[in-house]
Amino acid sequence: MANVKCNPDLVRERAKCSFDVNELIHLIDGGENATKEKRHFEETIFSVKELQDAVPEEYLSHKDRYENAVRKATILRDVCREYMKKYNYKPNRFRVGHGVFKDVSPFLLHDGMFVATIIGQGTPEQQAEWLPKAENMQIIGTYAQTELGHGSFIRGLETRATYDPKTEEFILNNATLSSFKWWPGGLGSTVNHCIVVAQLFINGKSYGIQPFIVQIRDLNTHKPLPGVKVGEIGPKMGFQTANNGFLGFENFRIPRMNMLMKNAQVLKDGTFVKGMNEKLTYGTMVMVRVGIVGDCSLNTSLAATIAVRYSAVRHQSKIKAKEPEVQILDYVTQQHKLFIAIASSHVFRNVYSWLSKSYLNVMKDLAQGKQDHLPELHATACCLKAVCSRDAGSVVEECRLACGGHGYMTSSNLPLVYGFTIATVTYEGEQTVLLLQTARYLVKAWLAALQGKVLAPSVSYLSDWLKNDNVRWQNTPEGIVKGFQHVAAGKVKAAYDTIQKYIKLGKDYEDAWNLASVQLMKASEAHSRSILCEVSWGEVIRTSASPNLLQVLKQLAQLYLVYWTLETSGDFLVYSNISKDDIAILREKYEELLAAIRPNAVGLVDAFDLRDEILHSTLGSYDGRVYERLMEEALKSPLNQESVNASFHKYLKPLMEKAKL
Ligand SMILES: CCCCCCCCCCCCCCCCCCCCCCCC(=O)SCCNC(=O)CCNC(=O)[C@H](O)C(C)(C)COP(=O)(O)OP(=O)(O)OC[C@H]1O[C@@H](n2cnc3c(N)ncnc32)[C@H](O)[C@@H]1OP(=O)(O)O
Ligand SMILES: Cc1cc2nc3c(=O)[nH]c(=O)nc-3n(C[C@H](O)[C@H](O)[C@H](O)COP(=O)(O)OP(=O)(O)OC[C@H]3O[C@@H](n4cnc5c(N)ncnc54)[C@H](O)[C@@H]3O)c2cc1C
Repeated sequence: MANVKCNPDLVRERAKCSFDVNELIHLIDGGENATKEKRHFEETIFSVKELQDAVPEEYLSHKDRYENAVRKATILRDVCREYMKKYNYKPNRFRVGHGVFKDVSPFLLHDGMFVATIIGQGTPEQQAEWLPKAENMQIIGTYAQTELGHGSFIRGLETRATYDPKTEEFILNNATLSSFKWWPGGLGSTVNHCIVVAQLFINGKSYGIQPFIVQIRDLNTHKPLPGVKVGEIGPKMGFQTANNGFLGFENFRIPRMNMLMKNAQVLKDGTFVKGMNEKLTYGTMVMVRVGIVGDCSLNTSLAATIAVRYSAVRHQSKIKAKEPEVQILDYVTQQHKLFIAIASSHVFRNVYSWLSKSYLNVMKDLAQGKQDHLPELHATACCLKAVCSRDAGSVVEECRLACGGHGYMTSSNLPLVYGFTIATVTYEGEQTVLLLQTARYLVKAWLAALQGKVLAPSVSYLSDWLKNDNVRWQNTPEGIVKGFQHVAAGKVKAAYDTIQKYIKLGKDYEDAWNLASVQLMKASEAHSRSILCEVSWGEVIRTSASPNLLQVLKQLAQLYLVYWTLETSGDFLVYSNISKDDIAILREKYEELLAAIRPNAVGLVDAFDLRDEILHSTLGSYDGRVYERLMEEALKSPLNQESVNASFHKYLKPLMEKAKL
């Protein structure tokens, strides 16, 4: 990229960067070699001509866009397969996926959840049967859980799998409209298999929801099998190429061994054997929630790169009347909008790496029959997924707004990035629902703290707070992290006390919970924020980097801490010993941090190392040729391929002529 002829503003910005951009790229990638491998892989993918679109996708019809996405998905699969064989390299498909599809791949659910569920929920025999076929794409699948009537409350799913011991089969049925599967990616027209999550019935008795692997289309003709009703759900706010679909069964039989039986089992005679913990059936969701925190980092870095580069190139208005128009990046309000995006991407990445390690440790424990840490992992993954996805959505939208009118152009790519980022707030567990899951855990932890029990590490601050809730406020990063824990502990206590108050007033526990649920949700959010602050600050101070880079990383981490303290200063005033003077000091600190980060802003987004092909943006390309690209892209509009459009003769001219009469 270094040899590209760049906009002079960007050249100047890059020259004043105080740290080595390559050092940060290597740090993000996990080493110099990892960067080399990543770049070689991306170079290979983006030099494949067939993966490049001649006409921008937005001009294609819904159907053509889907077919184009499938075409590219198959080419990408072949290229990746060859590449992996040749170089023994496991690529990050999500990064290049944004480049190839702009949006998401119709195989997203095959890779993200179908294969993962076979691994996570299948016995070794079942894995041997289906995994090689799924990994080779001999079969293509999705994860079909959500129904028209139920998504969040999965115990309420209506799809039935009734065991027939005579034939040793399950009979799948969707007797009601609300029981139809609705949403699964790839289901519309792409997949031939799915994991169907259904209510198991044996001899008229319900045994809860279980996962089944089901072939729904003929492998040769792709026709739905008899007893299967399947289709696509139509256009959405984003995820246009994900091919989300619907599905229903009528007396559709599958062999007994198609129930994934790593946890619970159904024996030939219909005996149900319970698993170690019925919640392990929800395992794929926990894994994907962890992954979504990483995805939030990537999505935020896409938007930040586009908006920061654009803001360095764009000049508008003046700070001083007699001086030239300034780069909009020099407005401190613009820095306020954008630098939190850069900082958030780093925070999400660090927290993702921490959460992934916890996830892998719990999986190791489970393999040995130990499940003590599962509730903590579930609670942590739920609240972090909820808060990171919501933050990422807000930050991406703020970046889009920070690009003014041009941020509204599809060619900026910001509307699309917003479309797939905001979906993460809902899928894989709607935000409020997940926050309330964490709140259940927090209330239990609070009770345990009151009883003097030892708490799990992520909530041990509740016991500390009980011992001393009067800690003196300190305007240091460590002091702020403590402050976030105080806010979280104060909110958990307040929510708990509110439940108790309603119970004393004669409400039963469930009603008291519902009445207190706004507070519970906020307590859960505060808990999540305290984890984000503690973990990200901890990761940064442990980072080994050159002094220049370390200084910048600390500035970003501090910016995140101070930004959120100021954003939630009301909570700090209520639940900590912060004073108005401390808040004034933090405001000053915030302005200092914005000024310190300003010269490095372009270097920082360059260090996300997102190629132009991945950014897909007229505003965010490395060379900063913003206006040229906006015009070049506009000229691709089909309306610009003719000097006079047929509608003139058909409608406009008659209208004008009628007006003359
Ligand atoms: C700069 C660049 C940086 C780069 C960084 C790196 C980038 C890396 C990128 C990585 C990207 C990876 C991305 C991966 C994305 C993959 C793509 C996938 C695309 C996905 C598309 C969407 C798919 C879907 O949406 S599938 C459907 C998902 N559906 C849901 O999530 C439903 C939500 N509902 C539920 O989960 C449940 O119903 C729930 C939990 C709300 C309630 O369940 P239930 O009613 O049964 O339980 P409760 O009665 O409330 O609780 C009982 C008890 O059980 C506990 N519990 C519940 N769930 C679990 C669980 N999963 N595990 C453990 N325990 C659980 C609960 O806490 C209760 O415990 P108590 O002790 O009784 O309190
Ligand atoms: C882009 C996209 C892709 C998807 N892909 C898939 C897929 O591949 N496979 C699949 O199975 N599903 C998929 N889904 C479905 C997704 O998982 C669900 O939409 C999601 O879990 C939310 O459930 P819901 O739609 O039932 O929302 P609802 O639960 O109906 O939410 C509506 C409102 O009710 C509130 N609410 C619900 N329950 C409670 C409660 N207990 N307490 C308080 N408030 C509550 C929520 O907070 C929300 O405000 C996808 C969804 C989207 C948007």
